[in-house]
Amino acid sequence: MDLTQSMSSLLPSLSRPANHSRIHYAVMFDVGSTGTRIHVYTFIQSDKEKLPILDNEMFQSIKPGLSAYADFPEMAGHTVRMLLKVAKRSVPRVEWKRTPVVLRATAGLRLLPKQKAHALLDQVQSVFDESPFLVPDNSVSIMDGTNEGILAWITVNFLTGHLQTQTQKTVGILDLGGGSTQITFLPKLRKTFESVPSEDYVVRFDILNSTFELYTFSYLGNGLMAARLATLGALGAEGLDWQVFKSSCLPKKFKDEWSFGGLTYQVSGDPEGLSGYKPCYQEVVKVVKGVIHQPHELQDNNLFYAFSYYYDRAVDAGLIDGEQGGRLEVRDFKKRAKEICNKMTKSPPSSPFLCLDLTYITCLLKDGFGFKDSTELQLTKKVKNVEASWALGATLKHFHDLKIH
Ligand SMILES: Nc1ccn([C@@H]2O[C@H](COP(=O)(O)OP(=O)(O)O)[C@@H](O)[C@H]2O)c(=O)n1
Repeated sequence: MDLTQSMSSLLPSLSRPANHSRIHYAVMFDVGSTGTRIHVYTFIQSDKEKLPILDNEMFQSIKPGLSAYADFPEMAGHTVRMLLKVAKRSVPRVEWKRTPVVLRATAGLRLLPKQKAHALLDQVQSVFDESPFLVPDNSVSIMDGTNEGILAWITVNFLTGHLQTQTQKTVGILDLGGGSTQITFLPKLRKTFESVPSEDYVVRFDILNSTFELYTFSYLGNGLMAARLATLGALGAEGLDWQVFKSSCLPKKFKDEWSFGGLTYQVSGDPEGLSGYKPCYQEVVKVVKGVIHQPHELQDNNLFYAFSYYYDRAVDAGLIDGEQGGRLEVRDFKKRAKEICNKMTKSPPSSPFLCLDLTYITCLLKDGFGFKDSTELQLTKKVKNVEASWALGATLKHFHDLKIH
């Protein structure tokens, strides 16, 4: 198992907050397709009518995700028990019994057969029930994709300060997970709502005294790892023992095993066939075309914060700094994808999948969502030292019962 940890403080830690304000803690687990993460938040609430101030986030993650243990559910309990130690270290003992622990699973568990997913969640529930923390009703569940997009939007707009003003000026979010991908933004034009394929793309929610009507969608199967599988033609395939899945997006001489969601696949380049950006694009476009809806308005109206694998791959490709993040144009992904794919036989990239991943990201942004080459994206891992993820939004929702409808 891989383990990473970080501690961040937004404000100098307040051991004695100002009069009438109260410190409270919350623990949120993110069970993703590629890893399990714990976020321990410290909030200061001075005014019930306002959103709390986030004082601090403690974050730790473990790989692989719980879906890798689909046939060994007790490992799910073990993973969560290990991560709960972080909560015990971060929350003062006297606060344990009023500190809620909540776990939400995303695409990894959505993609598993129901029975296997529930066996994993049952194990987690037992670990929670034995823990000294407050276990609210519905503390362990699979979150639906719509909430995933909305809650990440809440996180980023809370951290950038947009939710605390009443201006309705906000930023959009693009989240590329392993199993699913989300887009969420606040449209300015009615036409954007009128031209959605179904009601599922429009969500209204109330927060304090504001109501937001958002365009949002989560595409299950269009996360980066699921897209690799689909490109290789390995999605739902039988005969994994003997089949080798080939792609022109992989270096010609490359051959290896690759695991995702508890299954292992043999994958390789195509030694006799083509390789490079163009044939690769033709393969990945099939994963996107006719699947992703293009919102009526995207162009230049909204600044989008892009995170998760958008960020990780931009770092791997040398497009942004691993600590700072930065602004990129959509065309920067395309340019780098071409460079890496077209020379991968002579100079293999750091990861054999880098050509496929960058080509998919380019294709998703352009042919999928319909962004222009010149659209700028804010590549972000953390905002003010806090993870850009749906987890903070989900925690705020827990305390404030934000109405999402
Ligand atoms: N707090 C987090 C959560 C996920 N991630 C990144 O998100 C990507 C995968 O997300 P995931 O495993 O949750 O995927 P889904 O199950 O949501 O599709 C990886 O690049 C993770 O490193 C992150 O950077 N920070």
